[in-house]
Amino acid sequence: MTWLITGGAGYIGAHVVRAMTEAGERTVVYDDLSTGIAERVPADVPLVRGSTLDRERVARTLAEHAVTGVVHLAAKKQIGESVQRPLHYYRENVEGLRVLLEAVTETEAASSFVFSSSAAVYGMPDVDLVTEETPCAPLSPYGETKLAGEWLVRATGRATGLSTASLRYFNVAGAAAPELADVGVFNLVPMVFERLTQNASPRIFGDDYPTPDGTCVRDYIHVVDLAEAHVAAAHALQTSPGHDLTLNIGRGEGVSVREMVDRVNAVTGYDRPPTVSPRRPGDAARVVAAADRITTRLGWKARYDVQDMITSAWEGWVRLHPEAARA
Ligand SMILES: O=c1ccn([C@@H]2O[C@H](COP(=O)(O)OP(=O)(O)O[C@H]3O[C@H](CO)[C@@H](O)[C@H](O)[C@H]3O)[C@@H](O)[C@H]2O)c(=O)[nH]1
Repeated sequence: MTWLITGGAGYIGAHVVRAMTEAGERTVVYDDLSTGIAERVPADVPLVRGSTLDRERVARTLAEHAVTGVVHLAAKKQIGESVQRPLHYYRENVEGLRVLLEAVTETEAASSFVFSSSAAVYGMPDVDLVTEETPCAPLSPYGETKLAGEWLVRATGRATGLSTASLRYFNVAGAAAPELADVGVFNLVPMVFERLTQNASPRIFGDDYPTPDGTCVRDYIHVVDLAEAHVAAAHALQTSPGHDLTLNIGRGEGVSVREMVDRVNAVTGYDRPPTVSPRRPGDAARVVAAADRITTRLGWKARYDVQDMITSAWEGWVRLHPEAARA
């Protein structure tokens, strides 16, 4: 098989390329490099610079590299920005996917399609553990585009025989190697790194939630585990065609914001107590996966814990900001 990895120069995509390669699969990266970084793509993996909105370029790439499967990660992923620019998000995430699926099905090249979805499809779930059957009620245009993407992928699979999987990522953190670390500062772990290294107190957005310590609870998943889940899904689609899978990718373990901040303080050695800011609009008190479906269906299970995530993310941060390291 040759797998087209769209968004393969991004933080998660580069980890998927690495995991697929380690599993012996051939990969081709397709990325517009708007946020992706070319250096993340290994020298022996072809990198095609292009948008998934460019049907001709997608079709040519599928043919030239004899692509037989697709893992589609290329997307815009900032929730706040999606509220400001919904048309942009719908164009990039929904129309980009539609054009890609059109090219894939018309050329009849690929038989398997893995779609990068998100726990954002659930919105504010009112359950202890979110199963794949928990009703979806996204709160942002970003979450809406992911849910619409799942519908598009499933409907196309049903109509054409394409085997499909939608993977709903929970909170992704960590890195396989410092040079693959997330360079964005949009999520809790890098935001705490930034505050600490600027000699500011980490911020906790709200400590009056109905949770054990009053702060929001999330399900953090190491990006290496997440990447391996893509390999497991890709293999399942390849070996038993006709699949139509929707799977949570989490560890099934809730960790509070306060616990995360304490752990980041311990790993970095900064030890600066957090301050409590007002709640951030749109945050759910608790979003934790029921993570057993993927184990049952694909035999995948997370191997890394929160400590591994923070330690590896910190190594990446120090590589980019050497002055951040404590003596
Ligand atoms: O400086 C900070 C940064 C974040 N938080 C809190 O930390 C938690 C996690 O926040 P964040 O890392 O921004 O993740 P989420 O808002 O849970 O959303 C992430 O996880 C979702 C899946 O669950 C994805 O869809 C989103 O793209 C991804 O940003 C939330 O309660 C935030 O309020 C703080 O208290 N202080």
